[in-house]
Amino acid sequence: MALKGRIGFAGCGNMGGALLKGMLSAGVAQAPQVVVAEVDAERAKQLSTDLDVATVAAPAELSDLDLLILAVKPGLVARAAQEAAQAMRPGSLVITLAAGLKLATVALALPAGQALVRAMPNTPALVGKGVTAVCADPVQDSAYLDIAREVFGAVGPVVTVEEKLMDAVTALSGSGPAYVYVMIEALADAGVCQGLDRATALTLATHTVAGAAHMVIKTGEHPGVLKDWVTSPGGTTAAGMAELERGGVRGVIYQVIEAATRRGKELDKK
Ligand SMILES: NC(=O)c1ccc[n+]([C@@H]2O[C@H](COP(=O)([O-])OP(=O)(O)OC[C@H]3O[C@@H](n4cnc5c(N)ncnc54)[C@H](O)[C@@H]3O)[C@@H](O)[C@H]2O)c1
Ligand code: PRO
Repeated sequence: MALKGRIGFAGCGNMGGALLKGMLSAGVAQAPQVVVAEVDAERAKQLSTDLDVATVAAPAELSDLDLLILAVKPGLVARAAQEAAQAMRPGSLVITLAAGLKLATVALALPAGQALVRAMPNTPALVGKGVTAVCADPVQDSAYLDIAREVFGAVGPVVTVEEKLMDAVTALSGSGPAYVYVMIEALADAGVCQGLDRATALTLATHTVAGAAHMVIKTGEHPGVLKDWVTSPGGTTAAGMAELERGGVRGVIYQVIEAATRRGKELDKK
């Protein structure tokens, strides 16, 4: 479904850019509806050339918005929200993508009563393979959460969570692509170590990760069951699995998600 009205972005870097490109590719938004406030002139020029969207230098220059997506770094959100507040039409919606920042914190920078949704997408939105969690104050009209689901639904599945779980979401799926890229890189490096050429190793590593994820999605089987399908008794996978367990990979992943969740909570206090 296509969104109606004018859509503004305050900041459009890695995440804002991935989301905007994903939205345009999916047809949920059309370029003439979009105006981007981007302080980096080079980046703004690129967006306008590549995507044909209007750009301005600062959120204060935005006007007549039905939807504003706050996509600056968390420390800059309050200022950008204050600047852009004058641009919001009656009945409009603001969506914040900032890691850590609570709805109540962002609301302080907006006029009383401004509809607000907090979302945590991830960068695979760029290729229509994102996943997003959204939350809103339960007393707010649920129609606004529906609009947010429509925005992010254009670039992948959307889940709705209670706000207290948003830092865990950020740690898992917001930051998660970075952990997976490290894993792909490590698999490829390890293949090179065993004599494969780099290009072949990277192709094998990338498609193994993508294929395994597709198997979980398409078969609906638990990953543990799919792991057992690969693991022959006394075979190569069992030998590799023994090293994974000796290296404590599962425990490390728990620690990674715990640290990232903790960091999200710290960001709201800065
Ligand atoms: N990168 C991710 O994977 C990811 C995922 C989910 C959520 N987020 C959240 O998205 C937000 C943006 O993160 P990012 O990684 O895209 O950062 P980024 O630095 O890549 O992009 C931010 C952009 O905002 C611009 N900017 C800064 N101040 C501005 C201002 N006053 N007016 C207009 N533009 C301004 C910058 O030039 C930059 O292009 C953060 O709050 C982050 O927590 C990021
Ligand atoms: N990137 C942002 C960060 O690292 C938020 C999730 C992914 O803080």
